[in-house]
Amino acid sequence: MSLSHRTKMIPLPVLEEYCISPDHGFLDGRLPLTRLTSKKYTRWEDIVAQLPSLLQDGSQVRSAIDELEVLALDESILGDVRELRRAYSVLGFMAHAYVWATERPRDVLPECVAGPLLHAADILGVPPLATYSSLVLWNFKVADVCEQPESGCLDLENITTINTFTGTVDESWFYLVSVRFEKIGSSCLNHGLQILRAIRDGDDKAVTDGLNKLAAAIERLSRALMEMETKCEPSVFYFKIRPFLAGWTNMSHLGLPQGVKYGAEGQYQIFSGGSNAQSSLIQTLDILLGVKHSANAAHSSKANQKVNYLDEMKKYMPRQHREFLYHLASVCNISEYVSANASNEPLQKAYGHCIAMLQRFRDNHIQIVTKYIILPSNSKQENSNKKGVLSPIEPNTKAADSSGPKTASCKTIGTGGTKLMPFLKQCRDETIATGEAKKENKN
Ligand code: HEM
Ligand SMILES: N[C@@H](CC(=O)c1ccccc1NC=O)C(=O)O
Repeated sequence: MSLSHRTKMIPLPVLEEYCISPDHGFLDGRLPLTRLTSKKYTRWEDIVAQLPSLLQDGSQVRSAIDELEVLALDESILGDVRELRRAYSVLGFMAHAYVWATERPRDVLPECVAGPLLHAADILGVPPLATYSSLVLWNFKVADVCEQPESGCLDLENITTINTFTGTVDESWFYLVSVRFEKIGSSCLNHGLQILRAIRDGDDKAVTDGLNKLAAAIERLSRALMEMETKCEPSVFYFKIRPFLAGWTNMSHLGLPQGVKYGAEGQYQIFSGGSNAQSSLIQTLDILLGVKHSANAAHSSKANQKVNYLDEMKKYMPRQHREFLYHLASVCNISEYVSANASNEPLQKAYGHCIAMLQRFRDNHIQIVTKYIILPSNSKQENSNKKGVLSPIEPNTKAADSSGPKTASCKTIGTGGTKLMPFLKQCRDETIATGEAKKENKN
């Protein structure tokens, strides 16, 4: 049975069946809970609310957490997915604050955090640490009640974060740009499914129209990304915020050779830190447009092994979002359709526009990464060596192959564990290659 015939046999995914909202995309249709309902967990909420002051002297946050009673997740949490997400987010903040509170990271998480965090993560289908889900998807609230509960709420001006490590506007903005990105991205999901329906209906014009709308939406995503620069200062991001975002993969040089142990009697485990690579939205666009990413040596935590980092990051997404991506991949035949209709100029142009916009997004992103990581990592920031200011965590920068005076960009590691520049350029180049292949197919 041909692929296109097989893909037509499988019904198209229904967003709501995967906890995805037609209006808010992967952000879910209801706003996240801003605090756990049961009073039993008040101490958890108090500590996370006070992180900016507790982290002024890192040892304070560790003693506050060490004094916590070991509490299991009770029915008030287990019975409600928003309570569960809130617990996972609060515990993720505490875990990273505890590990990265001082220049000497701790490699054992106390049971009071490790136990409930492992439990919540297991149910949600995500790893037990702070992820894109816990820091972005489930960590925002509406700044003031808005009239249009559906559309006006999530304008960037009208939302703010629930928690941060540093209490800075820069950190809030850093997460909120991605919240806005997910909101804008909801239209990409609707356009993508509409295109697939049009292919099944044999409606060429509707396919072309859908691709043109998708290209316009991707262009808006690029613009949303560049809003990072309006309220997030690169040096604040790099020296004050980023050290808390790192995971525990590839951290031998910082004293975490085995990762982090979950509870005194627990196991050491290794996990990547947060990254938008854990956003299901961009991976949805790659699937819709047939952009393939090869396994890459740029994912540094598996030395000498080629790992497909973006596939790895699917394991860091909420279970239903991951399952949506697999279902979408099993039915998506846009790329085959475009190849099979090489003489349809408007179709070829619309598809080429989508690829160009996705490439522009990845180019803009590389600019952002240069400004927010590469340049600050080269600068000599006096106060970064001062006591109390965490030196920027460049996982494994020191341990990277030191052959020759390479610029930082060849050695610098992302919080997700990749050799960031080679990896990001590879993602961009694979996007370009997808568009080139279609042009060759035409000639
Ligand atoms: C200061 C802001 C940002 C920095 C420094 C940054 C840095 C990075 C780094 C280093 C990676 C490689 C994976 C890792 O090791 O972590 C990455 C991946 C990625 N980032 Fe960002 N990022 C930022 C903001 C964003 C935003 C706002 C978006 C989307 C709106 C985004 C989208 C992505 C995507 C989609 C990937 C996966 C690679 C790809 O598909 O091309 N990033 N980012
Ligand atoms: N990968 C980025 C960090 C990053 O982009 C990120 C980390 C945790 C949660 C969200 C993130 N991205 C944007 O919101 C870095 O290496 O600095």
